[in-house]
Amino acid sequence: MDSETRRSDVKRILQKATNLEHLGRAEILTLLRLTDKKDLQSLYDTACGLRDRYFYKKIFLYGFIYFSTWCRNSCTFCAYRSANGLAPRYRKSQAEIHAAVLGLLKSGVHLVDLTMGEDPFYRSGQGLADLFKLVKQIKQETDGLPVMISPGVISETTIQDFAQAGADWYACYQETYNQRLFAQLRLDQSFAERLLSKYQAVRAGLLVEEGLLLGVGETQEDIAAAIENMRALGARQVRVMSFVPQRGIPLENIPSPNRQLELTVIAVLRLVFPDKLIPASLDVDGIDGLAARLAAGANVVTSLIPPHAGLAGVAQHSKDIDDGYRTVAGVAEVLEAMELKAATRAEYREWLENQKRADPKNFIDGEW
Ligand SMILES: C[S@@+](CC[C@H](N)C(=O)[O-])C[C@H]1O[C@@H](n2cnc3c(N)ncnc32)[C@H](O)[C@@H]1O
Ligand SMILES: C[C@H](CCN)[C@@H](N)C(=O)O
Ligand code: SF4
Repeated sequence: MDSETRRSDVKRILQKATNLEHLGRAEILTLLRLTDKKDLQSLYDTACGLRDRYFYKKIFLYGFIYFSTWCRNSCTFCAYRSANGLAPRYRKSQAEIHAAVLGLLKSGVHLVDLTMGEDPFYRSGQGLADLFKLVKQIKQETDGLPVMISPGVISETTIQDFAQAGADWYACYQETYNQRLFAQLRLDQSFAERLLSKYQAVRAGLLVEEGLLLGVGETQEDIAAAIENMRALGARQVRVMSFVPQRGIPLENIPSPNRQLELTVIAVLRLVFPDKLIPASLDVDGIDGLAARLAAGANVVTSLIPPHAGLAGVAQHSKDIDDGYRTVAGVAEVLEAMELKAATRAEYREWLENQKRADPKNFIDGEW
């Protein structure tokens, strides 16, 4: 296709997105394949235009507490895989988690994301019961601070109990919808079970975050397929992260992918999900990576981690944490320079409540 024809096709697709028309697989693929700088800039401008139409340049800020880095699984891309003796292992107590939540609340976050490895201690018995109690306590003590849980795959009963305790979100990233690739990444884990847990979370009244991992062997067709699956799932937050190699893992020598792809995927996600939440995670490139992700259409800064609390990131265990760049104050300068603003807590709550009310469960027809 000559450049003239390609440019007019891109223009047609971007206009369709601006009109909030449905983009099909072929159109998503055309956008994912863009390499021309001018085309990419038009894509980002369209994405930011859509974001600002729904969110008026307001950005949401998520605190992140990785409270246990013990895990029973062996994901090939993850530092915290059970066999990795080099991983920074810790298990925070209820009191430590509680203190970190209050500190994040005070700093001005809109939500706190409680994340763990699939740590047997916290997956059943007293440990799990304490988690339910903690979520309840957080909601009571903070006048209902929104809470996301990222516990990995849990049973439907446990999902319901977290919803009962007051959790608002369930995050569980499929990484890829290519089942062969999934099996190579999430060793001995069930693709269906991981996907089903998200549908069960919707059924329990939780909002769901879905996520893709880039640079681990996926194709552009895989990414397009995943985006269509996210639509079917009714995810209200959709993310993409570039793989960051970790010491002691099977993928240790796989280079981190060029960030162009992550930025393009963020922008395409915005065109497909104009009114949903799309993270600019600090967990891939720290504060230096924030502006580009926001300029691609993201509207949530995630992985804000309290300094000097002994808390790690997922992909970047320590980058920019203790020097305070992964804090509300630490990102303020970037937002200001881009004429973006942190939303108020009330604005985030309003968005959240609207999404919950708008959840017609029609994303799930019939039984699974
Ligand atoms: C949120 S953390 C832990 C939560 C829970 N154990 C789980 O696996 O869902 C898991 C996610 O972090 C991301 N992740 C893990 N290791 C990564 C790495 N090295 N680079 C980029 N993203 C990574 C993956 O998308 C993965 O689904
Ligand atoms: C991957 C983490 C989120 C888990 N729900 C966090 N480090 C982030 O990037 O938002
Ligand atoms: S991604 Fe989650 S389940 Fe997989 S090894 Fe890491 S912490 Fe465990």
